[in-house]
This record gives sequence, structure tokens and C-alpha cells, in this order.
Amino acid sequence: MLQLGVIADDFTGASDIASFLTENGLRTVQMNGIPARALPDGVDAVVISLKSRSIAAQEAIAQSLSALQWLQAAGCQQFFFKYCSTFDSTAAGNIGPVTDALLDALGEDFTVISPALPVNGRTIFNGYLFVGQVLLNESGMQDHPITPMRDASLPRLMDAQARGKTGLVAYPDMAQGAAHVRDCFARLRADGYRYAVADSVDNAQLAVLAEACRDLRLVTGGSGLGAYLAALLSGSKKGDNAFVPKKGATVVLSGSCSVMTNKQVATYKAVAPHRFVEAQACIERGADYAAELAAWVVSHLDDKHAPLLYATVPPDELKAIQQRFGMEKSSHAIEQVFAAVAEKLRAQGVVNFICAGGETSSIVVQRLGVDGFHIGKQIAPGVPWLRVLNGEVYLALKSGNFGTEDFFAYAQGMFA
Ligand SMILES: Nc1ncnc2c1ncn2[C@@H]1O[C@H](COP(=O)(O)OP(=O)(O)O)[C@@H](O)[C@H]1O
Ligand SMILES: O=C(O)[C@@H](O)C(=O)COP(=O)(O)O
Repeated sequence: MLQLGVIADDFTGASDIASFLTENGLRTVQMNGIPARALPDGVDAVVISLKSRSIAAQEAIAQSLSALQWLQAAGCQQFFFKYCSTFDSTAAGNIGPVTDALLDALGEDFTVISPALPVNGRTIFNGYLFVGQVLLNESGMQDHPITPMRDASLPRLMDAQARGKTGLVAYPDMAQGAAHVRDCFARLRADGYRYAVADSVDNAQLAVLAEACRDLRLVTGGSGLGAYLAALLSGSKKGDNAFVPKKGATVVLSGSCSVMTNKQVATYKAVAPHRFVEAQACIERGADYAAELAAWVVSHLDDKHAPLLYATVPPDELKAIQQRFGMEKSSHAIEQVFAAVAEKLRAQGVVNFICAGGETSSIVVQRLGVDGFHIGKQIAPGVPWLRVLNGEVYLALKSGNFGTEDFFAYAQGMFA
């Protein structure tokens, strides 16, 4: 029986939560878009990957509701709206509108907001989201190309984009355990609050929160809460899915401009063949440029380290590019080129794809036309190896800020 249905607003986020569900004993598949095929046998949880984080709210709502309907038809009882552990969503963002639409469709009037992921340094205290030791808006996320995060207050971020009021279950209440947190939910609900941000400074509060959320039909947040819900649902089993890719033609595609991806690209450039993906060429020469980049990759497939294509730039360069060409135009053109390159490379026998960036990974997977993934061994917390449902193609979809500096080489070091 399907125990948990997850609707993820991007594909890296989907693989992140799928990995934590798998690790915590739920047999999980990641489906790319609304599934058009039967699920593999013996699945406990499904993660539906959407690319809905940065599209128009009405479209994000429509896609999320279709995913919900599919999950309901598949017999799912509890639903999880997965968004980023850095709450990537500005005042014009989709987390509030999609949460409202899912609550309405389920006939519910209350849910939790829990992006915390302590293993990767995302914690919540007094409703403020921290990344490592600094507030979200000082973490580098204030310079994100599409969803610059300039505030760290989750209640304020949520209130700016959702219909209802956001309350807080603060640390002293979280520390009193699940029964008390359920009482806090009841009080907030009676006072007209529709969402509760739950402080989580470490995993102990996520365990409490998962227990307190047991009967909520909709929960929302990051993979930290996902892990603890999975542990409850599986009876604390441990997952045994630990495959890694075989050695084979591999490419690294990096379209993230996060602080960590900038470091990872710099580290990898020191050892691997690399080529910069120019925004101007993407805009002006789209398909031609993609063919040129793909040919360059093919010419380096036999090198010791897989060739790297990267659009990754630090904040000052990004600003200059966006001022010159516009944010939407440049990011869209770059995404399209990555997608076209990936498609060409797959046709030319590339079997292992390492992608950095949520939007980038989402468009690449969509263009590869892959319907879903089995979840393999973790390369870093929240970044598993994925194997396509029917075949021997492997992908790693790295969230912008996840992984250590040697991520790209480390991932290849895992090949069997
Ligand atoms: N050099 C660049 N100039 C402009 N936009 C860029 C550049 N490099 C990447 N981008 C865009 O920035 C966005 C990065 O988002 P994403 O792939 O989700 O990364 P992250 O996981 O760090 O959020 C993509 O839309 C990408 O096309
Ligand atoms: O929760 C997270 O941080 C990730 O799962 C996620 O959603 C990452 O998104 P990107 O940073 O845009 O890859």
C-alpha cells in the first residue's frame, strides 16, 4: 500500500527527499511528472517531481493538484509538499499558493511549514531559517539567480504569499514532545492560524514534529521532516537500496550559481576538462551552440575525469549578465542549452549524468524523457545516485548548496 505521496517542486528536491525516505525504510520511487505508467511492485512511497518552483502560480497549482489527484487515485493517504530547505520562494513565490490549493483540495485547514534539514545546516529558531551559522538572507541565497531570499523569517515569507495566517511553535514548545506540539497545533488552529512553522534546531525536534504530524493529511517542508516521517511509517527500518553506476561515458553539467557549486566547479576545474557556457551564445545561437558544446564533451569522454560544462558564476558576474540580458531570458536560454546538450549526449552514448542545480536538473531530466528513477547510494546527504526505471542510465541531481567541495570527482569515484 502506498503510505506517502510526495509532490516536489523541483527534481533535485525530489531526489533529496526520495533518498531520505529510502534510507529510512520506505521503498521509494521518484517519478518525473505525473506518472503515465504503472509503478514498480512493492512501492511504499512515491515522489512526483515537478518543475514548479519558479513558474506562474496558477500553473504550479494546476500541476500540483494533478499530482495530488494521481496520488489519491493510487490510494495514498498522507501527502507531503516538498520544497527547498532554503525556502526558495519570494513574495511572488509558489509555496503559499500551492499549499493553499492542496489544503483546499483535501478539505483540510491546517498544515506545518518545516524546511529544516539539520544534517545540511538548515535549522529554524524563533521562526527564522538559518543556513549554517547565518540567517538565510546572509547565506548567499540573497543572490540566487531566480529566487533571491532577502528575508529569513518563515512566518513573514509565508504570510506574504499565502492566504491564511502563519503561527509558530517555538523551541520551548517543541522540546516538550509530540503530545504538547499537537496541543499547540490545536490552539493555533482555534486562533485562526492555517500554517505552523515549527522550530527545529536539531533532529530531535524533527522526530517530535513527525510524531505530531502523524494525523495531518498534508505536511509541507524539506527532506528532514521526510526522513522522520518515513522512520515512523516504516517502523524505523533501514533501506537497502545502495546501487552505484557502472563506469561509462559521463558528463558533468552545472547550471547552479550557489556558493557551494561555485566552490565545487572551481575544485573540479583544476583536474578535469571544462568549458564555460556563455549566456550570450545560449540566447543568440541556442541549438547550434548546444551542438558545439555536445561535440566538445564527446571529444573529452575518454579523459580521466568527465568533462564539465558550467554556467556557474559568482554573484557579481551573474548580476552583470542579468543586467545585460534580463534574468528570465538568460536563465531560460541557459537551461534550454543544458537540456539540448544532455539530449544529444544521451543519443551519443553518455550513460552517467551529474547535474548541479535544481532548475537545471529538472529541465535536463524532462528533456531526457526519463519517466522515473530507482534510488541508489547517497553521494552526499540529499544527493543519491538515481537509475532510470528501465535501463542502465544513471543520474546525480545535486541541489545547489549540497555536497562537499570535491563532489564531482567524489561522485565518479563511486563508480563500480
Ligand atoms: N551564468 C549565468 N547567467 C545567468 N543565469 C544563470 C547563469 N548560470 C546559471 N543561471 C541560471 O540560474 C538558475 C540556477 O538555478 P538552479 O539550477 O535551480 O540552481 P540552484 O540549485 O543553485 O538553485 C538556472 O535557471 C540557470 O539557468
Ligand atoms: O531541500 C533542499 O535544499 C533541496 O532538496 C532542494 O530543494 C534544492 O533545490 P536547489 O537548490 O534549487 O537545487
